[in-house]
Amino acid sequence: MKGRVLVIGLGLIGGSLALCVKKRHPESTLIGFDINIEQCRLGKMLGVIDEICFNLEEEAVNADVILISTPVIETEKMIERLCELPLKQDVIISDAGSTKEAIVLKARCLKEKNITFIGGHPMAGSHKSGVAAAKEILFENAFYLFTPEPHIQDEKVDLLKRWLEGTRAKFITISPEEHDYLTGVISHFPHVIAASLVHQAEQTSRDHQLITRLAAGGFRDITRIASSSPAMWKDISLHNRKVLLSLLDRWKDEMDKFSKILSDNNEDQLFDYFAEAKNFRDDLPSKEKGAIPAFYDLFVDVPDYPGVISEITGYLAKERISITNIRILETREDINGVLVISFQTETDMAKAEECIQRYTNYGTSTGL
Ligand SMILES: NC(=O)c1ccc[n+]([C@@H]2O[C@H](COP(=O)([O-])OP(=O)(O)OC[C@H]3O[C@@H](n4cnc5c(N)ncnc54)[C@H](O)[C@@H]3O)[C@@H](O)[C@H]2O)c1
Ligand SMILES: O=C(O)C(=O)C[C@]1(C(=O)O)C=C[C@@H](O)C=C1
Repeated sequence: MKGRVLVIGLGLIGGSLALCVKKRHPESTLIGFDINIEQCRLGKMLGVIDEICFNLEEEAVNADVILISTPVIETEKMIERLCELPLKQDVIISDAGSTKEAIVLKARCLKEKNITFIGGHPMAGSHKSGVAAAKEILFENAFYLFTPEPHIQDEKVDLLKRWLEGTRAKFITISPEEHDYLTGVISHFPHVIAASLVHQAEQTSRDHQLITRLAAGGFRDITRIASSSPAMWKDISLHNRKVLLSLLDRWKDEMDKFSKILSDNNEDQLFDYFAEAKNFRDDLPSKEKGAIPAFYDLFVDVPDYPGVISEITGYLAKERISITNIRILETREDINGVLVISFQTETDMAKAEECIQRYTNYGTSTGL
């Protein structure tokens, strides 16, 4: 399809959506707008967008599709700004925000002007931010939730889906209220818990420095998402405040229940507690059926000495294994650091782990 597609907020999600639209509709023109112009410059350099938008007001009125992928409170402000503009009558506006009720409510100003707004939420992502992390396969097999208001014609929703076909996501329509409740349970609340576990570990680390070295395996798995963008999660928490507060109450009850079983030394109930959770968790749709992880991270425990990164990358280069990113999680004198190496595919990550184990005695673990 031809048309001018304006992406507002050119970060991980906006950039990934731009890549998906361009792949499926090469004749379209992708234009990026971001308050951080560096994101647009980077996006242009990486081929994520065709053009940089320097003046939102001028560009928006020429757009055929507008995809807003800023943090959700910024999205509300953006909708207000768009409401003031003489937009094309047939423009389709959507967003990618993790919450829907407040955004859909805000977009009523567009309804009054007969402009189509369809709330959207691609249910896949990562703890990484920024356009440099954008990937065309990010949403493949993931659910993409739409929350059109009743007055929106089916043809408009179908048209938006055609624009977004390149995501290869599974499209589902749901009400904004149900959206916020369900994502509260399976996405927003787990992020609060992950952050709280990290806080607990950080507090303990003040008196027990060993803790950062011991925080491996399970702790890493359950707290990966605590590395996500604070700006994004601040906004999500405020938008889904009511749901989060009620989930916090339920969580406290759940912890009280566990506390009682434990203080009673009730072996059977302790076993059942973990067994029931395991059964439900094991029955969740497998990774193959759900979203493909966008990044494959290998964690390598390395001693903190100069040259250790080039040593490791040297081994990988020797075996022709390509990496997409590398960073050190924490280093302190005399304490191991953790090197995080990202790969495009699971196969590359497995090869790299095998390679590092062969050449070194450094501990490794994967983010899967
Ligand atoms: N990260 C995820 O896993 C994920 C998944 C699905 C949906 N989302 C939602 O997608 C949206 C974007 O998240 P992200 O992960 O891409 O974040 P990101 O930090 O990678 O990108 C957000 C971008 O928006 C820009 N921005 C902020 N305020 C702006 C404004 N007023 N005008 C223009 N640009 C502005 C920032 O500079 C940044 O480049 C959020 O609403 C988030 O809730 C995130
Ligand atoms: O994989 C991650 O890092 C994510 O947190 C992605 C995740 C999620 O909670 O599943 C985060 C927020 C989005 O709204 C959708 C997806």
